[in-house]
Amino acid sequence: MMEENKRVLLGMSGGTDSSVAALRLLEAGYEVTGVTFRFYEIDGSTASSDDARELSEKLGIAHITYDARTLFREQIMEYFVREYMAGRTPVPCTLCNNFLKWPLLARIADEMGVYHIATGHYARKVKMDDTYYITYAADGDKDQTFFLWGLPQEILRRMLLPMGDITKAEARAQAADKGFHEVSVKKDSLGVCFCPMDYRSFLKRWFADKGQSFAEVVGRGKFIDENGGFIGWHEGYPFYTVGQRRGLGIHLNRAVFVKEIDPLKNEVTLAPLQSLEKTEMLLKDWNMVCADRLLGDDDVIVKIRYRKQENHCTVTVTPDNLLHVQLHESLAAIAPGQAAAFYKDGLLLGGGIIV
Ligand SMILES: Nc1ncnc2c1ncn2[C@@H]1O[C@H](COP(=O)(O)OP(=O)(O)OP(=O)(O)O)[C@@H](O)[C@H]1O
Repeated sequence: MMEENKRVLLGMSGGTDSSVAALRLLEAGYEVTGVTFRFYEIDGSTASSDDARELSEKLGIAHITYDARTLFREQIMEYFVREYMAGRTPVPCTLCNNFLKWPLLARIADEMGVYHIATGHYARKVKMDDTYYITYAADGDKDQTFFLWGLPQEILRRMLLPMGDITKAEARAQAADKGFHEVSVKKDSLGVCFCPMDYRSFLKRWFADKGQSFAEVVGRGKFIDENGGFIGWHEGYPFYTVGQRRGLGIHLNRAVFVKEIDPLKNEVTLAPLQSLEKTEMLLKDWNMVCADRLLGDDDVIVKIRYRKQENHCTVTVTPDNLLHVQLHESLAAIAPGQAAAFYKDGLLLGGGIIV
């Protein structure tokens, strides 16, 4: 294992957060190298790596560009399409952060003899009883801990999170203060980086690029009620997600939500919200940061949405090695494919993918 040193490899997207992160790491006395991953470039635009390189020059830090387009396409974009085609709701940012971005930072840092790895994520970390944990960011509105439940100790140990202690407003002020006006006024990135449009248009284009029309891949199918009764026609099951209410294209005199998706029959079950409530769920591909804390506590917080939702639960491991989450209150719209993250006393204890 590498000895700790004062060098850090920082993921630089060209945005405000990772740019301010570079400033803060320099201020803290680190020797910073910036790396910009070429994940996906909308219409071939290299604006983000150009911005990151320019900023690095101004700061006098080294900057490299790393071509991760094939990895990103195979690991994230193909998974994204595959999940919708299987009737599930994917979590590309979670997968990218936990299983692509941070591991890639660690691998490149290893090759460079750099001990620390950093990003502009709004999250903090603490060490307790020889275990490292991610904890909530100071800026509750920007907190990104929800996307980081899958990281192993080898990564947590080396992580630096220079944005964890400040708010977004303070980040903008710090950039302006240091004379980086453009950095201070950059817009926040929204949603999935490779799919800024509605994911349905993305799916159509994905298949069109392969010379297939979506209507040929998945034709129209049936909306049914909970008893299997026909309600109306839909455009193809991948266009709907569990919990969806708007944009169903049918008008009934009652509020209905997507309860289930059957890809084999191309059927989408609609039901009132109460029917979507559940008191348990199973997780696959899970990670536990500390099994004793997670499994030994009968009142853990579970989040399945980035914002505005927290439920209490008890977590156990099933004989077939899934995590069983017993919710203390019912929760509606638990979509297969989405992620669940566990917290206790502000510590991120792990998470997994909803089966
Ligand atoms: N293409 C990339 N290359 C290297 N690092 C990246 C890249 N994209 C994102 N990151 C890193 O991951 C962090 C989180 O990315 P994300 O896109 O979720 O956040 P963000 O809030 O938009 O950050 P930023 O303001 O820095 O763009 C960034 O702060 C950056 O450190």
